[in-house]
Amino acid sequence: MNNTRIVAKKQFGQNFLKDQSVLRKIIEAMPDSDRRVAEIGPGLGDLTKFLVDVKSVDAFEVDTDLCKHLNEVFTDEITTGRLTLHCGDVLEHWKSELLDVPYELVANLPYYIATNIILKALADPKCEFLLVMVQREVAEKFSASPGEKNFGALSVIAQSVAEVSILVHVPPEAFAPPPKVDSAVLLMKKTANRASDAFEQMLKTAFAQPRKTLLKNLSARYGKEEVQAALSSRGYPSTVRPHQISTADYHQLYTQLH
Ligand SMILES: C[S@@+](CC[C@H](N)C(=O)[O-])C[C@H]1O[C@@H](n2cnc3c(N)ncnc32)[C@H](O)[C@@H]1O
Repeated sequence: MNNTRIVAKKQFGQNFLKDQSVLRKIIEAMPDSDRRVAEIGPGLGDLTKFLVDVKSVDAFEVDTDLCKHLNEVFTDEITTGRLTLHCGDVLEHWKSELLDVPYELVANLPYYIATNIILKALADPKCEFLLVMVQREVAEKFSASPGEKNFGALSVIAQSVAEVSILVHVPPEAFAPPPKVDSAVLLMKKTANRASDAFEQMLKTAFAQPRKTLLKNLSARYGKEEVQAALSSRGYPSTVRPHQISTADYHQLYTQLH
């Protein structure tokens, strides 16, 4: 692919994935389905060229130079409708649904907005599956299990609606230019639609001060005695910390407190 004229732009989080073995692992982990794929940030098209081989793709790219490049490289795929290229900021395009048909999000995400994109995809009823490269730290927050130090509001939000796992850890050398952080590919298979806003508000309160007790945090929003009773009915002592209780128990607590 001729890309000698393109210089990576830091402000758009451009770190192009060059490691062919990682690209192959991503493609192999895609479900066998006839859903469309949404790719956010196709960049130079290294992942896109694998994606269009297996599925129809809608790609969203903010950088006008890259858009021009992609239009040239994928002329045939664009003509046949295998690839639809949307030039512009994906967040402006994305209302509650990114596409109007069921889709899978497969992307090496721009890291500066990766968490926001994942939360939007989890809340998007048309998004049924996510396979996304993100900072390793972000992947670990979404995939942490109860009891682990990274288990927080993001873990509960994600694991309320999806089976979440890390497919592979990826070192900086897999990219050009290499990012300053380690990366990981996060796999999320949606199993439900998003829980309510009120549930997420409760989680925000529950994890507001992660080192304090859950009782103390939740008492900022609910009556202390009610919280104590709800915790003890689930078999938890009043000293339990927010990262020590399971996603299912957060849902039970929510039901009891509302
Ligand atoms: C980490 S690079 C990935 C590029 C390519 N997919 C790859 O794997 O080599 C992130 C891409 O997202 C694009 N991008 C950044 N912010 C964006 C936004 N708000 N909307 C759409 N694309 C964006 C960047 O221009 C860049 O192409």
